[in-house]
Amino acid sequence: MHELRRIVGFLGQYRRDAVIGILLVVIESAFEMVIPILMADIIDVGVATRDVDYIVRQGMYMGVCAVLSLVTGLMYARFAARASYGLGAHLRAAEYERVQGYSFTNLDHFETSSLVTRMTTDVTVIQNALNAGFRPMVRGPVMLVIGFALAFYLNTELALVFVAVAPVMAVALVLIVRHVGPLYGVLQRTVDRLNDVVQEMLTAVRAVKAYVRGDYECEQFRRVNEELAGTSEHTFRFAVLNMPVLYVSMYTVTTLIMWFGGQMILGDALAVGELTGFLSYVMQIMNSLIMISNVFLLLTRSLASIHRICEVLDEPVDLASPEHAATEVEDGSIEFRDVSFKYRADAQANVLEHVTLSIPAGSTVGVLGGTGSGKTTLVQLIPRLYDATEGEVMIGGRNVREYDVAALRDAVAIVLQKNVLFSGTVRENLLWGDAHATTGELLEACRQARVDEFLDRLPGGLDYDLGQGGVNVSGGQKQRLCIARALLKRPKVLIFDDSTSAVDMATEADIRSALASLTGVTKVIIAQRVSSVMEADQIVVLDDGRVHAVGTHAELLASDNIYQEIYASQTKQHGPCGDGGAAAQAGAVQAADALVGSAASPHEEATSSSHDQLDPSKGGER
Ligand SMILES: Nc1ncnc2c1ncn2[C@@H]1O[C@H](COP(=O)(O)OP(=O)(O)OP(=O)(O)O)[C@@H](O)[C@H]1O
Repeated sequence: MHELRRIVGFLGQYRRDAVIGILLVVIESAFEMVIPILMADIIDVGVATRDVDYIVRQGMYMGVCAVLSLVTGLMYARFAARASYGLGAHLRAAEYERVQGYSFTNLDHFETSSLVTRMTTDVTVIQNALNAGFRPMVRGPVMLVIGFALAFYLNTELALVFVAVAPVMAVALVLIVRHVGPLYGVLQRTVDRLNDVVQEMLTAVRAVKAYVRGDYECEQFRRVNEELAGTSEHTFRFAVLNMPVLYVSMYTVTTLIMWFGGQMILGDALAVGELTGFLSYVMQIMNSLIMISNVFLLLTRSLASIHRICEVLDEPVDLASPEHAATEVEDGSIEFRDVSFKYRADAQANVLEHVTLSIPAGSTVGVLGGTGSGKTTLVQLIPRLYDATEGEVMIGGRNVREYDVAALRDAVAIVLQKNVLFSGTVRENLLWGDAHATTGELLEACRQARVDEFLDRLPGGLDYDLGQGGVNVSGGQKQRLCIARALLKRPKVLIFDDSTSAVDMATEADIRSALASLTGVTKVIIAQRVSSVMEADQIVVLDDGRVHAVGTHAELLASDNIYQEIYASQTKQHGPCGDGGAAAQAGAVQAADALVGSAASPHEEATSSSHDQLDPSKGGER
């Protein structure tokens, strides 16, 4: 009930339409309910006394009531539509806005497809329930109350028949609603799963085709589609049971009233017109009960959807700007003070364990480590995509929690591992970095990110349409566009999460040298290739969520076994580089010297044939 009230609160300016709609239905029902009284009068007075004038006059009143009932009914439809579709629009907007404010942790709680269903199908269920159910929702109770009152007014004894049958109907209805209610929740969750399969197939349609997995995907879809059909059938099979129950009750009541009424007419205790009028009320009361039971079922389904929408709206956003937040990030210095992190409070182990790091403003830091060692997690704490579970992350000498979130993220540009471009032109995508950037500034960022290499070949250049999600450019080109977009933010901290993995080594070297010229910007570079970070001021080696070592390329090559292993594997210098592998270590140091020497000229380094074999698996633009 609390959730229902909450949703009604979203009517906003459409509350007026809803109130007018309710009033119109009340008026419509009242006019309609007067008709049987006039009819009884015509039979018992007009026909009995053969008073034609009386019959015509009462007939005209009946006509006026019917017309007024029709007009108010038509007017009602307009207001009800406005209120229900207005409510739908408000609910969708509220959910959308709420999701915009979600942190990454919040987003981890919901499947994307489930959020889509909650913003579309669930809202539509509520919207339709209001539009279709508005009239019976008001009309049902109004007609029931007026019908009962007038039936008692016409004949109290006959009206008692209702009192006897009503509890049977009420119990049957409650049983049906109680059984069907939870089934609607199951139904919506099955819709979630169907959307999930469809969404996954559509977003990964190229992979599906490449792996010839069409049949498998069809089978997946068939399974969930049949599940949805089965759940719907099961749910609605019970939902429609209310109709036979109500019709059986209705005919039982009618038969009983005809029986008792007939007896009363024979005993001169009731007039024929009274019985006719009474039977009209019986029909109206029964119709109103059918309406109410349908409303109950609609409401039961809506309650399941309302609950799902409230879950989205009530998801506590765990990451917000504090009061009196700092809006200026002093400089790009970064510090991790004994930081531990886990994605879920109930997770057993931390993903990051007691990380302590100090990164001076304007320096370049490389982050290396095996798959799943926590590299991405570490950098996501800097722009507060997640909050540290323990310890403090500092930027510009302040805890990141003290900043206004938008100001912090403006100062920290992150090029995520999964590069995302949006539908639109190259220019529109780049303007995400700086909405006011001039064409000159856009072209300069393109030059730094080496987008200029292929921009001229794109028809229309900056105005080339990238297609949905940037389908019209290659993986490496996409990465470069994302880098250009990040550079346009002119950030104090620039984070690359494996952002040049699909770029060829020569281009990557060009990008690195362009980045080197960005003075005052702290650069944090996660990379798979040692060559991507070997010129960094310091390199952090992560192992299983812990800082295993920190140092320059030469220092680590001389002293850190993991770094030596990574390095050796990428230069094909395999050997026992473990803890005491002195010979291998010496070999590695020799190789390091060669690399450090060539690192003075990154372009040369990257284009020389010896370095082309650094990482054969990742050397080409994909
Ligand atoms: N959103 C998430 N929810 C729960 N666990 C996660 C989430 N993201 C990552 N993890 C887990 O955290 C650990 C560290 O992941 P992370 O992505 O930081 O590693 P990584 O070093 O960047 O790996 P890679 O080099 O493969 O990108 C992994 O065990 C991963 O399964």
